[in-house]
Amino acid sequence: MVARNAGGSDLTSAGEVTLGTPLKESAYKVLLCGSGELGKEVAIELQRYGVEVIAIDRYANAPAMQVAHRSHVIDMLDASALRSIVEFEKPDLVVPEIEAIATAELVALEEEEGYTVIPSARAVHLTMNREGIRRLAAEELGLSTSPYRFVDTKERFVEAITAIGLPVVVKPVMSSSGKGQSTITDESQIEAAWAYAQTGGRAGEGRVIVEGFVPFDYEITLLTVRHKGGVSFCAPIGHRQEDGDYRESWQPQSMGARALERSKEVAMKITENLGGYGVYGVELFIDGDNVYFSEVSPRPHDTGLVTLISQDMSEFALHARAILGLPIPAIRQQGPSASAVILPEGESSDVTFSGLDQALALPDVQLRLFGKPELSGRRRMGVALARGETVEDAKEKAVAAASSIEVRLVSPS
Ligand SMILES: Nc1ncnc2c1ncn2[C@@H]1O[C@H](COP(=O)(O)OP(=O)(O)OP(=O)(O)O)[C@@H](O)[C@H]1O
Ligand SMILES: NCC(=O)N[C@@H]1O[C@H](COP(=O)([O-])[O-])[C@@H](O)[C@H]1O
Ligand SMILES: [Mg+2]
Repeated sequence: MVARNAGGSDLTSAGEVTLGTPLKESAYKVLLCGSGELGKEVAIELQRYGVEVIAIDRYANAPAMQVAHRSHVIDMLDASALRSIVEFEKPDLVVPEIEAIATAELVALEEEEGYTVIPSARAVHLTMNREGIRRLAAEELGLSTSPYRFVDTKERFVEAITAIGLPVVVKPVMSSSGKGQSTITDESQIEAAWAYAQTGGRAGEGRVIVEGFVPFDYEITLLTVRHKGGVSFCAPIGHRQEDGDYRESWQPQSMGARALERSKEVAMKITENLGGYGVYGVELFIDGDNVYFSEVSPRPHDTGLVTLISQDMSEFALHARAILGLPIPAIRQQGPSASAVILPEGESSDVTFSGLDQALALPDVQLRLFGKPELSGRRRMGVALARGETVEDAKEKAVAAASSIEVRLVSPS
């Protein structure tokens, strides 16, 4: 019998790690719940340690499935389907990579059956729903946030907007990458914002958060790694969002000493409460020296794709090390770097990418094409990465590389 070294929530445990051989009796198995571009990089990093990776998602041939040992297509919001897969695969670790999962079932699997969910079932359950994490951060931990209200009906929605005052940001409680999100600056937009929040989320109609608009100077993601040896922070990542979805990110974001110190305090407070091992992406709005908590991902963050070029260990490599219980003695930032998304729009079940020669002609530029099998509407299909003399220079290179990629729709879906 092989000694297991599941991530667990005890940051001080000092057990030796033993890993097995994939597809053998000794295999150390990870079940990845969600198989997008972030999961693909996590899967690759786990494979480097000979971990057996099983990927699941709502559709076939998702990016991480293409590099996993095997995969299953299931509705991850269906509790019994999720339980069946976990019980069938019996993974050492269950690693969620998207919000839209039956997380209450993960809590039951962890509490009753002893499975280890990364970073912890409670963290995943609280963060999959904006209400859980917002109430914890603002009402229990006393962190500064935007003013907010949760509503279920159109009537309460209008009341909330009146109470908070325009402008407001509206989001379904379960959504990500800006899906179902809009900003209302004028009363005439109320109707459309409600309709979009009801149809645009990742889990259908339902509850909505109305947030007061925070007029921040800039926003950051503070990647916070909880691992066997303690807590490590990556250099702050700045980013630009459009329609609630990130377009460019860069590292390091220059910050005043006080704002950075406060950001670390906020990140420490929230991640300490959520516990477990792994990378957290703490999203913060910075206004002078004031730091507002926005939300936190209990997993690598999309804006952290920049770390594929900016650090010796990317956020995905750090996640793999942390969840396997391996040491992270130092994280080396390698200089001004940026990422820019490749975000085409259209309807097709087969797309091609050209312009790669031009994109990669400059030194210190890299590309990732995710291999998503379908384009429907606007979808992130790849990312350009660059290092430069300055952050501005890196950003320009990344944006230029991303815009030289031409996406052609081979066949309509
Ligand atoms: N209250 C707010 N005030 C000002 N800007 C906001 C507010 N809420 C959201 N935003 C803007 O919208 C962006 C996306 O919001 P948020 O992170 O909540 O959405 P999301 O769907 O969870 O996105 P992701 O999954 O990419 O993190 C923020 O990064 C910020 O730029
Ligand atoms: N902001 C969260 C985020 O970036 N999540 C990433 O996007 C994928 C879904 O993409 P899709 O909507 O194109 O299927 C998720 O699986 C995850 O990798
Ligand atoms: Mg966000």
